[in-house]
Amino acid sequence: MAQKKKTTSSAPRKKISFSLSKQQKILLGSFLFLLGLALLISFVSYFFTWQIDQSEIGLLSERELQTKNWLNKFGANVAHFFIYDGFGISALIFAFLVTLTGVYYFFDYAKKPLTKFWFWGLLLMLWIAIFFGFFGEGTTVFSGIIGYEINDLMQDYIGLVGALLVMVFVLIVYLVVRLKLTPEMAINAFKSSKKHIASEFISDKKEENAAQSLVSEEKVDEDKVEDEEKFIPQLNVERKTTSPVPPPEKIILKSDIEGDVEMEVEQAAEEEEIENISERLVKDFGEFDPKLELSNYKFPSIELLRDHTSGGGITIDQEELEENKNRIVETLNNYKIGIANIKATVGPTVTLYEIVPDAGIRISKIKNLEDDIALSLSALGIRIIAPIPGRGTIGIEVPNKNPKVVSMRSVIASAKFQNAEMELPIAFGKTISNETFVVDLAKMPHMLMAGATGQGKSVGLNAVLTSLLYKKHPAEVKFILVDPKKVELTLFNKIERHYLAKLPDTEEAIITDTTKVIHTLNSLCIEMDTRYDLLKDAMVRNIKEYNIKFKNRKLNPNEGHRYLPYIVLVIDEFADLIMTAGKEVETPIARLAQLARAIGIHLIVATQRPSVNVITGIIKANFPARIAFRVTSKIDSRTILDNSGADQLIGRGDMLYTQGNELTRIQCAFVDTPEVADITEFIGSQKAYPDAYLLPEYVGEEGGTNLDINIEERDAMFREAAEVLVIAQQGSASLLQRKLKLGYNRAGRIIDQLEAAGIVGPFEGSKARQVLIPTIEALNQFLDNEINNN
Ligand SMILES: Nc1ncnc2c1ncn2[C@@H]1O[C@H](COP(=O)(O)OP(=O)(O)OP(=O)(O)O)[C@@H](O)[C@H]1O
Repeated sequence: MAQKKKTTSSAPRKKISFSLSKQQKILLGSFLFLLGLALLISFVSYFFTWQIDQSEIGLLSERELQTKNWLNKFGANVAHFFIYDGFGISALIFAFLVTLTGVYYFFDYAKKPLTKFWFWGLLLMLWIAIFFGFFGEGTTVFSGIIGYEINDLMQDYIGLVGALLVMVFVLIVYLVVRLKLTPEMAINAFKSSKKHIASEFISDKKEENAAQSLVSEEKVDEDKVEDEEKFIPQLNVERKTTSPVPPPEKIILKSDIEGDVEMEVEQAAEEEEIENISERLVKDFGEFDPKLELSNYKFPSIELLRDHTSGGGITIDQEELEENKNRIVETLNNYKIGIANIKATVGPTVTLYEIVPDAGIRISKIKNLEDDIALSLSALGIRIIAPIPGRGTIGIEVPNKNPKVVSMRSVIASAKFQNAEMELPIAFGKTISNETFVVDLAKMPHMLMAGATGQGKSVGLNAVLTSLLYKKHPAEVKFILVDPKKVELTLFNKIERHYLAKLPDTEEAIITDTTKVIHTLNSLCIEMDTRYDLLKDAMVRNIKEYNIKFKNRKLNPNEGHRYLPYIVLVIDEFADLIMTAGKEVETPIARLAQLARAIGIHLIVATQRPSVNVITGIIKANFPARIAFRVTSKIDSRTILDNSGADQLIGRGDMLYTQGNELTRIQCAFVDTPEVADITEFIGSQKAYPDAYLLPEYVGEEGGTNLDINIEERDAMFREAAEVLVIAQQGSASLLQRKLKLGYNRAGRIIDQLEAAGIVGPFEGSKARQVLIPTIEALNQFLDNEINNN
């Protein structure tokens, strides 16, 4: 395909451009060079000889006639034509341009700059001619007849002052457009020239002194070194130093080594440092503060959360501990397993008994006795960890008779969470050793959550969202909530304009129907691509670096840069979606999961049914962090954790977490619906953004294009847009948005029109559309044909 494009693109160019062979170019180059040189010589000599030769002008046919011009009759006549009859002294520019063109052809340099040279050269030539016409008081040899006449004409129409003003204006155009001069540069140049003169004066003095001392020293040593001098070469060393002495300064040093070696040290002028724009902006306005718009935003207070641990913290029931210990020892003894040591750690829901078996006991033997031990302890949810990684002991987790609820309040208030320096800290609950378990969602970077119904998934999701609400400002994180069950996440509607993201033109931010989920996922893919483009432009690797750069005002918002909040997509019932939409949901989710980590889009996907047709290989591979609440079978446990264990949990927020190999048992923090209602109410009652965070618009296939879009109804930027896409060979609306500074809707509309015109191909999911026209030439032809046919 690419090759095909190449051939078609080069074909039409061949037709129009005439190309010279290398030899022809050398010949043409040398001819022009010599011609230019001849012109220069004749022009220069004309100024010395024109008065003498004046009477011989035009008498070319008379062979004997001699003129004084260095190129004789030819020179005198050509110079007369260009200088006297033409442009006066500025005809030298013409000769110079011819010479330069010769050089370009001779060495076969790229010809593009030549056009510029000629354009500006001729303009300058004309200007100088008029200038001399104005000031030269009729001396036609300086202004030429053209300069004289134009000046005369101007004065007749706009008067002396008018002519002067026109000349000044043209001069300004030349200086600003051609020489890119700005008023600041002129002022700086003036200042530095003043400095230069002052330092020149000082250095002259220094040099004088140095020279004087050198002379006197030399005189003393003169006799001594006279003979040796002949054999020692004079040393002239130029050294660039970076000492902050402004203009070049020469110091002549006398060397100590034998002989008289002179060294001249040249100190380079310190380059003037211009303050970086971003530094200046930061100095003037401070760092960009994304929270500024809601600067009075108040985080919810801890008082909104309740303490569910009615009986206070964890109580240790000595009797229960002793009883369990005896039973474990007994059971193991029945199987002839001796125990050297046993230790208990009491957690909120389970107690961990760590056993060190007698020497020579095989670990697998204990592992196989899991069910027997469970039976003898007459308890559900025994989990044997053999061995506990990194400890060299065997762990038996036994549920407590009176499990304690871990309140969200206690984990949010914990120092570990409060002091967490994480991008997206989540306090899940407490581990078996009663430590608050805090992880960074940004590092996970996506999370899969499974558990049979009623085991605590929804509470777990609320815990995640609550953690983020307690730590992150509305400017820093946005949620996309997908809730096919329609009841679980409705409370978060209240914080729509603070924390939620949604598709443009949709009423509700919380997504409950499948089509909208598909649109949102594809829209997120577009957002992801746009963010990657922004990161690429900013030359950073991830969202954190990008936002730091943006805060330091190193990225220009006029070029599409903006502060990027993290986006957390929460899907409450994934099985439901996969069943109804299948690949349409799976593909964008897999794409996001694969790519979105660096640009701050994180997915949390929860499901009741962790079967392989729901959690497919591709999804699983991209969700390294997994959470399992209690599931009904070992197979489900393996599907979600790649390990058994989740089937032996006791429910009510008892969960296993893994982000690699190790499983951590956690009691999920409990946050009740009224608490969530209070928090969202508190946030929702504060000043909000005008709207939810708007995701890029996604035009689904069915919402597709009207292929009969009228040519007259096309957008004014249609042609430009077509050119942008054809050059980039990429049919993306976000490209148009960036290059032509369009809004998303308009860019989308233009894309539709381009599709209708047959310039770009149909929509291809989250991939950019194909561009069907390979080159600009082909595009022009295509559009011209279209106009002719109408
Ligand atoms: N961390 C927890 N601590 C204490 N109790 C909990 C915890 N999590 C859940 N529960 C109890 O379990 C009940 C069900 O929890 P939840 O609604 O989260 O289940 P679920 O897995 O989302 O169920 P479903 O899939 O049917 O929505 C809660 O009402 C609560 O009483």
